[in-house]
Amino acid sequence: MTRKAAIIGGGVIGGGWAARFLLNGWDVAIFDPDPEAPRKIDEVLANAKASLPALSDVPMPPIGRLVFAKTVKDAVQDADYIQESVSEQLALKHRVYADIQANAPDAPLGSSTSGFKPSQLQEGAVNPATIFVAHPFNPVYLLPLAEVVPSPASNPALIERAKDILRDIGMFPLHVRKEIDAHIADRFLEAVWREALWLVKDGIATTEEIDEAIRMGFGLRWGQMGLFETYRIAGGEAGMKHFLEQFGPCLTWPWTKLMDVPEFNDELVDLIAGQSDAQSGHHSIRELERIRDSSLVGFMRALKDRDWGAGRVLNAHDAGRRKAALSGTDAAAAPLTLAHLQVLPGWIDYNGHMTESRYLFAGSETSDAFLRLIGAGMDYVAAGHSYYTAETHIMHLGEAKLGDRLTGSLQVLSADEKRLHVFIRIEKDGAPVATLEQMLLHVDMNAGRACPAAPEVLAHLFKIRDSHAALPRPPATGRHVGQRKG
Ligand SMILES: NC(=O)C1=CN([C@@H]2O[C@H](COP(=O)(O)OP(=O)(O)OC[C@H]3O[C@@H](n4cnc5c(N)ncnc54)[C@H](O)[C@@H]3O)[C@@H](O)[C@H]2O)C=CC1
Ligand SMILES: C[N+](C)(C)CC(=O)CC(=O)[O-]
Repeated sequence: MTRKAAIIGGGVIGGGWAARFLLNGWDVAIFDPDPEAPRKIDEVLANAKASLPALSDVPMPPIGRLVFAKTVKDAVQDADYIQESVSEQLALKHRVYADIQANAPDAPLGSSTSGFKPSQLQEGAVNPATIFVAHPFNPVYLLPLAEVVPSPASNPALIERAKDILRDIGMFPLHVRKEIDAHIADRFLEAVWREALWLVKDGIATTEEIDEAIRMGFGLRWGQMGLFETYRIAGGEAGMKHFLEQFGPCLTWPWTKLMDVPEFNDELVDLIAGQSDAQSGHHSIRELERIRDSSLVGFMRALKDRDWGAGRVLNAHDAGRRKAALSGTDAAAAPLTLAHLQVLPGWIDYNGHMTESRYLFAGSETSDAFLRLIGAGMDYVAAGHSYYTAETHIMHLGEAKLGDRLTGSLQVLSADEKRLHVFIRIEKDGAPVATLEQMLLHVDMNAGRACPAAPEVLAHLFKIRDSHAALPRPPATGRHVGQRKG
């Protein structure tokens, strides 16, 4: 059953929420009085479509339906979840809540606010118990964190429901137990931001030098281990205690200006904006977003391989989807779209096209994703069983060039206890790039011979095989090299 999210305020953050809900199969209604909002949201959605699926190893649900509502009332009607993302002004947020709750008083109402406390948001509301903070991070469609902050007036059961909804769209709801201005994460960001403003104002560093100081060093550490775990390691064998003994005294030294904020005047704004233009002005914002997104995808995929940090959230989300895909019959009633790839510089040959070995690679990524789907992933291999590819027939049907996004879908042609015969389509924007017909054999890796797959793997496999039996057999099935078509 499709569920509906209402997004009130469709700017940078509202657009990100809309994209995340839509790509996770939710219908979305947006209300934003800005006539430019639909254009901006379309652009955010295009970036999200080009990056979020690359983090998933299981089929994404069909994209939800997007509607631009003319009124708040139209947007929130029948909504299972409402996310407010209007500008950071308390009076505006209060006005918007009055309008929302006049029409949908009982739905969970999360606010993207970066700094207001939930008790401030709830002031004067018809139903304060449904209002809470769900503070995301930009880009909302990629980064999993949402700080969920209730107040003592919030309804605990509704907060748990909201956290489940956030998990359903692949997020990591961090429950902030005590409300505080700017929650948890923004307090760090503010500290770093204020320090940086001083460094620029005092002529110690430029905007570019500060960015290098972050991204070449501790920024990489923070992304995978946070602060305390990182410093524990920095204490050497003696751990955190030694770290504290060594660096504790620095707390009284002039290592920060934290409480002392420079005057935010035109001079400081011009200084920072000018340096930032010189540093990055040759890229459009959309270009920078794409660079950021593809870096985040690469970084998060590395974390996913290690089942660590944000990568663990992605794996848990995949596991939930895999279960849903196997329990529903609909998911298996069509070729399964299982792989999302982008043609990288190292894949290009002397003809300027994707080199031929990468066509096989794209097929392998698709069949590997299928094996994970039916429960024959890395844990299964570690226990001594696997599928080996016995034969592949590749047809090269179209060109793929640098940066092209490819999808791999798989149809089961036949399967028994030991054999698995599949047909894989590699496509670019819906047009064929290659097909691969493969025969795989299930093997006992220790004995080095074919054997029946485990019953739970076969149960999943046969369910999909039986459903795929209704699909037309691809005309290229059984072709050999040089054979005439038709
Ligand atoms: N930009 C960021 O990095 C982050 C912002 N946030 C929070 O998200 C919220 C939105 O911020 P942004 O998206 O950055 O701002 P934005 O300025 O990009 O978007 C705000 C949108 O609200 C719309 N709006 C204004 N009045 C409205 C009304 N009465 N009804 C519906 N829409 C209305 C505006 O037309 C605009 O499109 C703020 O509370 C902010 O603190 C949270 C995380 C990160
Ligand atoms: C600058 N900011 C306070 C709006 C930042 C956030 O709220 C979170 C983010 O995405 O950096």
